Amino acid sequence: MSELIASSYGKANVKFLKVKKNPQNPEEQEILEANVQCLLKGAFDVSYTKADNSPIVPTDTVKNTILIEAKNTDVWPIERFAAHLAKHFTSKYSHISAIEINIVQSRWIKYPLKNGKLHAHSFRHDGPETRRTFLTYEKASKKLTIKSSIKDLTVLKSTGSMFYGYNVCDYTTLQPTTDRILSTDVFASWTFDPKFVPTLDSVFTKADEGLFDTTYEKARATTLELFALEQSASVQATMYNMSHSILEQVPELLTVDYELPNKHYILFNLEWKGIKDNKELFYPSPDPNGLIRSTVGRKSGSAKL
Ligand SMILES: O=c1[nH]c(=O)c2[nH]c(=O)[nH]c2[nH]1
Repeated sequence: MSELIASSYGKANVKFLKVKKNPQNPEEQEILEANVQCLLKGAFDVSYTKADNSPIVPTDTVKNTILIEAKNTDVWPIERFAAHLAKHFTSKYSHISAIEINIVQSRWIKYPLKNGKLHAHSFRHDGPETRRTFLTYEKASKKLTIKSSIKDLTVLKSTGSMFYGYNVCDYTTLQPTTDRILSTDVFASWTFDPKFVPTLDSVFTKADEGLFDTTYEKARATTLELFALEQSASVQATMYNMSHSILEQVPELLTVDYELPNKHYILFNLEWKGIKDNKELFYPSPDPNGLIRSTVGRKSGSAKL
């Protein structure tokens, strides 16, 4: 005998672009391009174990719902839209007990023309960087988690990074350095403290107050600022300092996560040409890469507010 241990289902890669016109000046517009994934949990076991489709809300209906709700409601910021979808699915269908929503927002930014002003409705795709949110909600316990992120913000500094003093053993070939290239594709995430965002309705209030947008802006700005300004001792030390600074600036956060590949740039050996002092021509090494992760939270008793 077998038993179903866990299941979830829904639609992935539901994509839309929504246009928002300024009612006072319809030429002035904003856009939001999103890729939504919405997975349902609940009393669906018989559809797996008894081939009984009766409880299944078809994934096609899930897709239609995402699109119609995107048309009819405010999708800015993505955390608001995720909470709206969670509320919709868990209240409309009594047998849906929990939901997981992932939204990936493309980075379209307005750009300045020769006159120095941003054009009202022309955008530049600043990819592959994306803004993301991952929301989970359980109807019975009302447990809500919101983790938002920046992914694939690629940065490089050509100096101002060191790596020395590490463990040395008979397998060590790496040479210590006080001047190296540091490059990574930033994947930074921040989890909101349920104390500050306890319910789906509180997500709407916090969205109106700007919490999700300002947190995103602070996380992004802090990442870029510290990456540039810090004399980096290691990827580990730099990501910890970034996390600490974001937690200090945003009391509503429980934890900050970073996942950073260390994208190695290696000096070419040009000795075959008699060049012994090459310090400027590097080989962008595609693999392997370092991969460094951390989760930073507050020491118990140190939460602000
Ligand atoms: O910042 C770094 N952290 C490491 O753990 C590591 N390991 C390595 O080979 N180079 C680096 N750089």
